[in-house]
Amino acid sequence: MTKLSVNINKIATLRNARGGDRPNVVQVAKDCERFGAEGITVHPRPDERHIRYRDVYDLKEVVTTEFNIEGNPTPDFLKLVKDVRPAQATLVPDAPDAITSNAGWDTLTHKDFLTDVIGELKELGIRTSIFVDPDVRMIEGASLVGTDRVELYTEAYAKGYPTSPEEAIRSYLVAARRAQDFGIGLNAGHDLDLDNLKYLKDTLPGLLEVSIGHALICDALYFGLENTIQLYLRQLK
Ligand SMILES: CC(=O)[C@@H](O)[C@H](O)COP(=O)(O)O
Ligand SMILES: NCC(=O)COP(=O)(O)O
Repeated sequence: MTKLSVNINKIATLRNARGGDRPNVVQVAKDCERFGAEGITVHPRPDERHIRYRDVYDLKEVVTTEFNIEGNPTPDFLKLVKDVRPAQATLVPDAPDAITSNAGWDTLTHKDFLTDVIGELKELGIRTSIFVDPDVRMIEGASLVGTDRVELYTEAYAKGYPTSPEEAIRSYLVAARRAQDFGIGLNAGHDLDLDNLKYLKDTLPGLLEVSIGHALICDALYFGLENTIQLYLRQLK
């Protein structure tokens, strides 16, 4: 079964556009869960331009499904994660000025750093995942740092899917099989949507979880949040 974790960053972006507290991020997280989401994902960035650190503490009090915190493991981020102790921390090597995440880890170059951070988080009972491109060398590197899971960065898949799904998924399939060889759990995310999700889910072996934000929140403008979550869940059946 592939779990749907809803990324609510864009809800915070909308709130922050006006100041104030509309929409209320905590209420939206609770509603996502009520509507069927199997996890809530947030990706706080150092400038707090969408999810703020305060939100993460508040969310911890209400999230009853799997809470997944993504981000670059800076000292501030690590303090937050260690305080909140989510079910899962997804480490992403995003630059502070990046509009959104735009690359996976070089797990070979950053082997020692990742090993240390992952060890610290796992000691606290936090499951770890690291964001990687669909590159077998990076999966092999991931097997050396002790991570529980990898999250395959699916932007390239999403871009290539409309032209040739088979071509677009090729490297992901190889990476997924390699992760399975090592016993590393498989997550995926970035630019997944109602068109490209089912093929990914049906093709990748052992896909445990997808985290989806941007497209899902955009779809919710047309279909409503409850219907939209149901539509995404249907793609994962
Ligand atoms: C890690 C990742 O794939 C990102 O997609 C991210 O979590 C989305 O964040 P934004 O909503 O800030 O673009
Ligand atoms: N980890 C990916 C994520 O949380 C959401 O990415 P996107 O759907 O906003 O591109």
